[in-house]
Amino acid sequence: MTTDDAAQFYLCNCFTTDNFFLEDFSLHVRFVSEQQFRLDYEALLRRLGCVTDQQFEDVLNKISQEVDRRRRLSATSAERAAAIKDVYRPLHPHVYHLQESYLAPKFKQIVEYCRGGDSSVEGLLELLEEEAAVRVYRFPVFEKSFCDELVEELEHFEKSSAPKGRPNTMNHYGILLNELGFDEGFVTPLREQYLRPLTSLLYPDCGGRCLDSHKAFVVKYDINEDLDLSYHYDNAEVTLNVSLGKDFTEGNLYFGDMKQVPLSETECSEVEHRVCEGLLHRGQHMHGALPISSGQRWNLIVWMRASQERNKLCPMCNKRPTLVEGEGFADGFTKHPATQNPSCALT
Ligand SMILES: O=C(O)CCC(=O)C(=O)O
Ligand SMILES: [Fe+2]
Repeated sequence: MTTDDAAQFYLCNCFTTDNFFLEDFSLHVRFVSEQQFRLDYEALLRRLGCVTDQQFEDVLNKISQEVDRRRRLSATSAERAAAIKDVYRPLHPHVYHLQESYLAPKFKQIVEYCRGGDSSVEGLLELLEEEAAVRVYRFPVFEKSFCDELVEELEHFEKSSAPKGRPNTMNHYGILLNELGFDEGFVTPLREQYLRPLTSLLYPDCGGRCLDSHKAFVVKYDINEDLDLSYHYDNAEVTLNVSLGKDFTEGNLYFGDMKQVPLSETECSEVEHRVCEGLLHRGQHMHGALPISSGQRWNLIVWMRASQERNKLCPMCNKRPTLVEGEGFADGFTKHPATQNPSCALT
């Protein structure tokens, strides 16, 4: 048992008003009322090609559907998880339980170093490759045989009749790993025992010492489906993104600046992502994925959250969060006062 199991997690109320992604216009919008929406976006949308009344009506309908989906999400997600447990028979049941043998030797060495009493960020940086972009670190995470089995398992799930929840409005073909039962035996131990020692040294300023929940999912790009992912920031303090395969060309990631920096002042850098390797980055560091030009690309994404950080400021609306009950880890907010866990305090 860990202390994390005892906490109750919440969503911020902005989940039903903010960050609606209009894919036709590559635009994130806020919607509180039609009047506010017209005032804030009508002119901009017109410039982006949304010119007829019908087009505007379509945008409003899409947002309204998304609001409904989000309002019902906790309930539908719990229903899906129960249905999956009932009807789905895993192909590789062992991949749901993290084992040391799945991990790349180099990763184990890095983690071992971080766990040691006299570890330092300087010592860790000597073990890691040069930064792929500012504070973006790349290192092997899994063995190839594990990546192959995990993708086989997820393909088996995709082909099954079990209901599927998609990770967010930007990805159409991903899989939510909590609904499939990966949290307890796989993602939570990966975060607590392996990733937190690393993030404690690399991102103490972004909650890296007190990551206490996560949202984990897999994204899939295919030449006939989604090809790329628009520029965005994550609903996370720190993100791990592991390339699982399969075979694909292009599809590199690109990183810009932190979300507070205007796009006009940002220079993006492209980062190659190799199969079995992970990229660790700050959740608020803007990034996207370039289109693949052939094949299929699968990535494991772990959005890690530090309640102590986000309780002060919701990263999605930049305000103090208004808490709403949710399922499981919800969006990682808690009711604990920020001083509850002294080990997370910056010294
Ligand atoms: O496709 C990728 O590698 C990036 C995915 C991502 O950034 C996300 O889902 O938040
Ligand atoms: Fe992302």
